[in-house]
Amino acid sequence: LTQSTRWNKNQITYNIGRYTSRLPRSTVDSLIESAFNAWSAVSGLKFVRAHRNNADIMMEFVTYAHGDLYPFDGQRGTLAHAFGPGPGIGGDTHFDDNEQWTAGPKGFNLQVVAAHEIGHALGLRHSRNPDSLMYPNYRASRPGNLLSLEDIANINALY
Ligand SMILES: COc1ccc(S(=O)(=O)[C@H](CC(=O)O)C(F)F)cc1
Ligand SMILES: [Zn+2]
Ligand SMILES: [Zn+2]
Repeated sequence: LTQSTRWNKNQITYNIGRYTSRLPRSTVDSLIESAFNAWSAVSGLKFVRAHRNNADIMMEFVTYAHGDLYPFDGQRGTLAHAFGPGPGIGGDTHFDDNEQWTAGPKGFNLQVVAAHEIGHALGLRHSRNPDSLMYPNYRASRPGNLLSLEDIANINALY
C-alpha cells in the first residue's frame, strides 16, 4: 500500500490498538517488540512504543472491511497489510484476525508476519529472493534469523 518512500526521522513511534483473541496480550506485545527489534538491530532506526492514538505506526487486529480500501478475506489469503511511511494512515499496520496467529511454527507466526509488515511500514518493497523476509509469500521457518543480508542491505540503503 504505497505512500511516500521513507520516514524523515530515525525514531519512529508505534502503538497497538485492538488485539487478537488468539494470543495473550503480553505475547502479542513481546512478539511485536521482537519484530521491531529485528530491524533496529541492523539499522540506525529506533522504535518507541507510544501509548496514544497518533503513533506513527498504529497496529491492530481487524477482520473483513475495517475502514480502509483493503478489506480482509477471512482465513488464509491476505494475512496482513501495512501502509508505507507518511502522516495519518501512513505506516499503519493491520493484521487479519481471522488467521491462526501463533508464537511458534504452527499457523502464522506473528513475529514473522509483523516483521515483514514493518518492512513495508518503513518503505521496503518485496524481494524476489525466497530467503528474504520481504519475499511476498509466508514461510514458517523464520523466527530464528528473520532478516537476510538482502533485507539488511535494503533497509540500510533507505535509512
Ligand atoms: C512474511 O510475512 C508476510 C508474508 C505474506 C503476507 S501476505 O500473504 O498477507 C501478503 C501481504 C503483504 O505482502 O504484506 C499478500 F499480498 F497478501 C504477509 C506477511
Ligand atoms: Zn487495513
Ligand atoms: Zn509484503
